[in-house]
Amino acid sequence: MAGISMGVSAPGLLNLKCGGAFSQSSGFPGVFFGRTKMPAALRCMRLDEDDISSSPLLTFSSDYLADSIEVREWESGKSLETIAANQGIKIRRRPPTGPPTHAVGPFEFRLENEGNTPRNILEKIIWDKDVEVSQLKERKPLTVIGKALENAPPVRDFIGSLKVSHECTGMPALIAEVKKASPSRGVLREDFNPVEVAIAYEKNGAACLSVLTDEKYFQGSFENLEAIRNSGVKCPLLCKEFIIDAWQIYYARSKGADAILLIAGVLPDLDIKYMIKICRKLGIAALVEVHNEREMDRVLAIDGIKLIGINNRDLETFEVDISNTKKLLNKDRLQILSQKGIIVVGESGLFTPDDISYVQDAGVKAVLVGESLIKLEDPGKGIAKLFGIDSSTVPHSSLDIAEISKACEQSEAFDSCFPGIVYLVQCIAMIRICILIL
Ligand SMILES: O=P(O)(O)OC[C@@H](O)[C@@H](O)c1c[nH]c2ccccc12
Repeated sequence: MAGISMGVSAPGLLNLKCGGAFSQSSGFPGVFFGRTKMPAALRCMRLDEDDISSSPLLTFSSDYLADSIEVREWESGKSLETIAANQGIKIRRRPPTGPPTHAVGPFEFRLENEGNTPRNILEKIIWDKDVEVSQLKERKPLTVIGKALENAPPVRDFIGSLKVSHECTGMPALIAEVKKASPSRGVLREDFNPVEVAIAYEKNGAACLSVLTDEKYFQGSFENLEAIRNSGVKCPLLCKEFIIDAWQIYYARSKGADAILLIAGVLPDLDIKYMIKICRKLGIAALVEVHNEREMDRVLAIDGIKLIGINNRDLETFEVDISNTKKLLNKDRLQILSQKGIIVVGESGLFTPDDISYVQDAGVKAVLVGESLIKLEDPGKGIAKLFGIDSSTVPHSSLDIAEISKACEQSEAFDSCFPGIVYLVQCIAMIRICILIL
């Protein structure tokens, strides 16, 4: 089958493999804020099966691309910003009029205007991330990452771990966040040792961990992710990063991530679809984060999503309101979620057992918690308190979770055999009655 190999996209700029070389050429998935438009590029890149089968890179059949509404809109000349705006996305991926500083000879001028001033903190983070990723990519191109991918530790089942924990405890599974600081709250933990925190979380019942990797705003790092993965911690790891480029997904996996975050308020549908496919190819999970009803409905319409996070924090204003989870989980959406087998994660602003019960009643099967745990002197012990349970009943480490999971499987097997056993007993009884009558 002929296919198109999508190597890695620059933020908003896809690299298509052409004649064996990567060319950073078009504005395509991941792409909505690129300044160039090269629709024709899309259809000319075809690869032989041999070429694509050994590659860790994602390949699509050309039909997949051609069928997409966004691609057709794009080919018909609609501006990429317009497509994103039509999906309700307010974040501009790059300053439309370029960066505010302009070098003229040895002088640097700062010309601020509406087109180069971020409208909110999320937009600022995304613009900075755009610069950061393009520099990182130059230093570590995908050819280098490809080798690191081969040596990456095996993927752990992020969603499986959430399911097992939820099924066995009856409470929302915990994704505990290793988070030193945030732009809204400042430094949350002065004496921050990411590995110690991760071990404490795991020991005290976390099903999975989330590790912030953004340095500038959250004081996180990929070194932290790697160190936690190499420390003997067994919980699957979410790489908490602002992903705007497929390259970041490969990079996260090479550092040991078992799941990544995709923010629907930043990424148009086509990006999400494309990135989900990459995750599937790498065997990792994608937590797709939404904050409002529009984003939720967009994401529900995309196939292949298995994990949706409802963020109670508005990343544009930092306002936190846990009733957002309930608002987004109305009857109709809950029905779609259950039909599609999607797990919902309640994110941010969860501090008390009442908060946990509230989001659980709304329909979440997992929660993502940072601040309320990391601020405590003993973040591990904080877990039992947060869930309002006796710490001795908390399953310890994912080893215990694995044991519980086995027990669950056995009891499930019994449950499914039970109707058969009842039927058999009834049949025997009927036969005995018949014999007696005769
Ligand atoms: O610290 P809190 O309020 O418990 O929140 C954790 C987590 O939900 C939050 O860190 C988060 C949710 N989505 C994000 C996206 C980027 C950065 C951070 C986040």
